[in-house]
Amino acid sequence: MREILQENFHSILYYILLPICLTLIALRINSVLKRRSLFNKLPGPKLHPLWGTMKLFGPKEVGLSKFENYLKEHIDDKIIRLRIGPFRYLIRVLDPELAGRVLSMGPELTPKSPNSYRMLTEFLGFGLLVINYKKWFSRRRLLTPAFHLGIIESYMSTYNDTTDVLLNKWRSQVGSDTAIVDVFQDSTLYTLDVILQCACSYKSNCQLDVTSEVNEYISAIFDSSKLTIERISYLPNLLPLYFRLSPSGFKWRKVCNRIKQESLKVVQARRKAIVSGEKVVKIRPDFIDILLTSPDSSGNTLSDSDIMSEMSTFLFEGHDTTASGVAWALYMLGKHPDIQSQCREEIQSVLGGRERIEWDDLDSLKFTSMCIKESMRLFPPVPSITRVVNEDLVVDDYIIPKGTPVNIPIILLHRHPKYWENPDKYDPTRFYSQKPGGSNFSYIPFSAGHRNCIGQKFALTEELIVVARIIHSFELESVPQDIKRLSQLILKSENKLKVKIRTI
Ligand code: HEM
Repeated sequence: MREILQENFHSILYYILLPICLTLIALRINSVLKRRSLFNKLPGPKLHPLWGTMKLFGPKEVGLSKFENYLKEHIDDKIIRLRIGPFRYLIRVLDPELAGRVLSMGPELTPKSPNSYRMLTEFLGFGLLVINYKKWFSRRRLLTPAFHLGIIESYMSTYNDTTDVLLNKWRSQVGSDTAIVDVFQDSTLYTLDVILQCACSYKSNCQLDVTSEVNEYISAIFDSSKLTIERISYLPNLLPLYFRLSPSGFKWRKVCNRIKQESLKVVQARRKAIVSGEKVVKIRPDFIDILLTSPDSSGNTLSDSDIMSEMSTFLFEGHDTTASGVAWALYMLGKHPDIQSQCREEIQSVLGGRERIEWDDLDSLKFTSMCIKESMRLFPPVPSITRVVNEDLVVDDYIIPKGTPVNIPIILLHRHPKYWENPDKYDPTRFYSQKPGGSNFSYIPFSAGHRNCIGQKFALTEELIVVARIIHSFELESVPQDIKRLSQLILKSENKLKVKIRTI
């Protein structure tokens, strides 16, 4: 039998395996063509055979404005079909209710899109932001207590002390006259200072010492955001080997290592302190305590690499996003002196003669909160998010096939002319409404559904304190310029956001 098999090996291969292989290839081609024809039925612009729609709507102001004009012309469309390069289709949701539907589907039905989030894993590791399914469930449960209101309340003195550092820095720059500050840079230093203290009780002095190591970390975060966009918006960079060997790939690895090093340093220092019994000066249990000591649902504590990933996620998500929120809020208030004065009146009446903001003051700073919300509408710190639908999604007459990445462009939904009157106008009074933008999902700076932002309350409190105290101490006047948004991982400005400050 063995001999017969050996003798006829080539014939067996030819008559049995070859047809099987050809059938499999034909089935694959058929499924690709079927998917293609489904995608081609969806509304969307004409596709370039090679680039798809890559060159149509870029991340800079020109591309964003083009998309906003597209929205005006296709005001009733709920989706748009895009294609990145020759094969990768992407659906962008243009309707808030549909965005809500996608975000409210079970997290197992809408995991994070691997293509969009893979790059994040290279510098953040597998933390809460990127993990999926069961791992996400148990991790979210484990980390939620770190964001309870009682814990946020215990950070009030840190928010206030760190704001004092910023205010004193600006006071010394102003002297008896005025000074011009780049609010993006100073907000970033402030939020990093806060998160390092709250996450690991680490006093970095980064606001004052611009040569500190922490500032290298900030530039690494800045570069990572820039390189991520470079990597997804230039076709050859989509080929992993090409990117690896390119100068940008080299820089990318350097930046990823720098970011990981920062969290490793922090975790190792705390482990060392625990082992040696050294007393760490802490105001409260910080995030790292919770990570080191809390068991997951199976009773195990997190491994070092999991802890590092969570630390990287907290440090990254916890400072760059909030910095963007603070910077745009200050810039918009500096552009609208009448609204700024109204805020100041509110703050003065709440604080009386006091400087520091207490927990019980927060609810009374209603108008100031509305100003912050409105600037996050126009300039959402996280401009877009992406999920993959794990089951066919029927939208009116269309089918979005299972496995398709679905992008939710928060930045476009926040200015959708069908839902927002005068969408480009800065008008905080919109937030008197219970449902601004007419839908529960027209305004989603912190996303919505199961995987919404865990740090929302932390961020809003931190933003409110620093913005209110700045307005209380300084008069702001934004240096006029054409605002050029830059939609990277975080929404930035292509040019510096300069504001003239004068002590009150
Ligand atoms: C103004 C500030 C902030 C904004 C606008 C913001 C926005 C968001 C958004 C839109 C998401 C969803 C991301 C996605 O689906 O891919 C998210 C998730 C997340 N955010 Fe924030 N964030 C802010 C501040 C913070 C802070 C201060 C922290 C932590 C200290 C934080 C930690 C996280 C984490 C861990 C996730 C993942 C949650 C999960 O998947 O369960 N964020 N954030």
